[in-house]
Amino acid sequence: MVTVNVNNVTFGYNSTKILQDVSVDIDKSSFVSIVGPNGAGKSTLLKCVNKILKPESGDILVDKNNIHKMKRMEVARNVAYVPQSSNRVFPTTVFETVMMGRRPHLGWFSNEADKEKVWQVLEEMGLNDLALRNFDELSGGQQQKILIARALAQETGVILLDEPTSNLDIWHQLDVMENVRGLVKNRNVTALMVVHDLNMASKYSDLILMMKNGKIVSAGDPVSVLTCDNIERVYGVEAHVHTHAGIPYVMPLKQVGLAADACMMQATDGFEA
Ligand SMILES: Nc1ncnc2c1ncn2[C@@H]1O[C@H](COP(=O)(O)OP(=O)(O)OP(=O)(O)O)[C@@H](O)[C@H]1O
Repeated sequence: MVTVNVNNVTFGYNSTKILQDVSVDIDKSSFVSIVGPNGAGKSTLLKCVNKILKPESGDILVDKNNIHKMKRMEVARNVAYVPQSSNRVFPTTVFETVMMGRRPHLGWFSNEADKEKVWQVLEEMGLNDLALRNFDELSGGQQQKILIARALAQETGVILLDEPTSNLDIWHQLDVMENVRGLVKNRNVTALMVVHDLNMASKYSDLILMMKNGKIVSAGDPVSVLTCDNIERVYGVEAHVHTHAGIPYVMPLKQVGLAADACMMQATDGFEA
């Protein structure tokens, strides 16, 4: 069942078009990675799906409802958003920051069930020990996990994550990816994640959208999208792609056009040409 429809969306900040006639249908309970070079329009697409930005033309439907006809709080009950980085300082504790995720469901005040939900999410994310610390005193990686926890506390059917692992060490990157996969598989959440690490996208995604210059240039499962041709065409990078147990692994070799001796030959050991 399709849960998010992006229909012919075009968006520009001024006369420059950032998204050009983008269309995609996303199935419920799927893990979708959006990949592509810097400036391709990945974050802009997420912001349109969350109604932070309004497309010039085209529609975005969540569970068949046009989000641009929904009130802000209604959008927030259906779609949670983890921004690329928090420029905002939250002059409050971690617990209160995560409680902000409950706001679309609250009356005037939080009740015991909301508090329990926040503790449950903090526990799941391994953040209980930080609950009473001030958000703005924490490391970039800790703050990133707290913003993810805030989105989980929102209990939406769709969650948008903009490079949620960019500040995290490898252990925490895997932890976040496993958490998101758990939401998708166990709670039927649909996750759209902007991610630069093609191998993380490969390992976890049901669907990969590869973007360039404001368009989706390839969409499909990891095997069909993460091909040498696509990587060269979209990133300008020559790569080996080695498939193991049905999962493609990408080994970037060199920028196309560099001298052959710049190629990192040793990096190719064990990878098929
Ligand atoms: N507020 C803004 N005003 C004007 N142009 C913007 C604004 N935000 C983004 N852009 C431009 O829109 C284009 C797409 O930006 P976007 O952030 O969507 O790219 P991205 O694919 O997410 O890139 P990255 O991987 O670097 O995060 C870029 O050329 C960027 O400079």
